[in-house]
Amino acid sequence: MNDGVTNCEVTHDLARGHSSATLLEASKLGIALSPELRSLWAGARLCGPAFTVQGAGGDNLALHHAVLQAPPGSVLVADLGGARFGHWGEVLTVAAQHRRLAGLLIDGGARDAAEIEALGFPVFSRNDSILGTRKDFRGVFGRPVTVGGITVRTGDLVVGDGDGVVALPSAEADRILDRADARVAHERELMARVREGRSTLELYDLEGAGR
Ligand SMILES: O=C([O-])CC(=O)C(=O)O
Ligand SMILES: [Mg+2]
Repeated sequence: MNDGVTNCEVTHDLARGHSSATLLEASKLGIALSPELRSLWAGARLCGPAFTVQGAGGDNLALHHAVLQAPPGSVLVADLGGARFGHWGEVLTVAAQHRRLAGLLIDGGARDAAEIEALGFPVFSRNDSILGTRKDFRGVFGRPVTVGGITVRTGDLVVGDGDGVVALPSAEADRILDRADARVAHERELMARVREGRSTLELYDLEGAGR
C-alpha cells in the first residue's frame, strides 16, 4: 500500500533546512525567481533536485507524463508560459505522491489549493485558476527551462518557502550551503548581541554609512 505517502516522510532536507532568503544571500548569485511565484498554500516548503518540464500554456499533458518520467525525490520544474489555467490539481498531486516526487514549481497556474494543502504536497505557482486544460502536447523533459525569469536545469537544487523560491545551480550547491551554514552561525551571534542591547548599526558597522 502506498496510500498515505506524503512529503512528511522526507526526513533529509537537501538544503540543510536553510531558508530561501539565507540561500540567496549566501550565494551572491542571481538565483531568486520572480516573487510572483508563490506557494499555493501557506507554510509549504519545497526542496529537492529539479526535473525540468517544458509544457505549453493551457495544456497539461506534459505534466501527466512528467509525473511518470521524474525520479523519486525530484521537484517538477515546469514552464507553462505563465498561463492562467489549472494545469495541476488534486489528481496529479496524488499521482506525484505515489511516485514520491518532492513537489512542483510551475510557471503557470494550478488549482485545488485546499485539497493539495490537505495532502501536504508543496506546489509553487505563478497563479491559480479553475480553468481546465487541453491534453495535446506531450512535453520536453530534462532540457533547461525558464521559470520565474530564471533558467533552471535538471539537477539544480530548488528551495521554496514563504519568502520565495531559489534555484541553486548544481555545481554551486555545496559551496552555497557551506556559506549558508556560516551565515546562520554568524547571525545567531549577532542576534545574541542585539538581545544584550547592542544596535544593528554598530554590529553591521553602519554608523557612518549613508548620507
Ligand atoms: O485536468 C487535469 O489534468 C489536472 C487536474 O484537474 C487534477 O490533477 O486534478
Ligand atoms: Mg482535477
